[in-house]
Amino acid sequence: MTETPNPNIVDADTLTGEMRPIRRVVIALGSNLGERFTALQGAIGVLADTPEVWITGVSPVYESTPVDCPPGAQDFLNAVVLADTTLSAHRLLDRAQAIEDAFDRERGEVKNAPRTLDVDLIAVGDRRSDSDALRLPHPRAHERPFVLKPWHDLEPDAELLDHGPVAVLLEKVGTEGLKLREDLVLETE
Ligand SMILES: Nc1nc2c(c(=O)[nH]1)N=C(CO)CN2
Repeated sequence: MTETPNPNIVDADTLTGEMRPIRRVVIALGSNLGERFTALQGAIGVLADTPEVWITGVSPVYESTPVDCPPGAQDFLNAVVLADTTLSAHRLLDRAQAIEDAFDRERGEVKNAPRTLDVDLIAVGDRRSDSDALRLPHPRAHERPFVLKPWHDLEPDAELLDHGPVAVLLEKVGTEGLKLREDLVLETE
């Protein structure tokens, strides 16, 4: 028997025999156009059906005032999903974008234009990335109450790579503009 050199490597690809780490991933969902809740629920359904992605937690839903959006933008619904995955960060990004496209997400020139669905990778294990296509951890997550609050609800002792405890970040930014929507509950099944 050969010893596994890295204790984090726990999953073997059945076709290639390649060993890949299981990573914790934090995904933020948002929608401020169309059937907002249906889009969030649909994204969770597709994530749950994605091979090598295992959802471990889904946050409450918040209604939130648009941040850095063009005038007239409607309120968002936001939520956070925690999952374990053996997919690479780039494969996850491809999947996230495919889910957005499936919900008619349009990609125009206007920054933060209203969108049917945002599926943002906030953190993928301790992976750092600074390419144009993929920035990890998400460069604005540490200052966004609509990411920090639902994440903190799910995992009060969470830490955001390079930024520290989510509880401390949330304390700094506060929860103004966020309203808990107890009437909207996302299902994992
Ligand atoms: N409240 C809120 N504001 C936003 C959001 C969002 O999800 N919620 N997403 C944005 C683009 O990523 C820009 N602004």
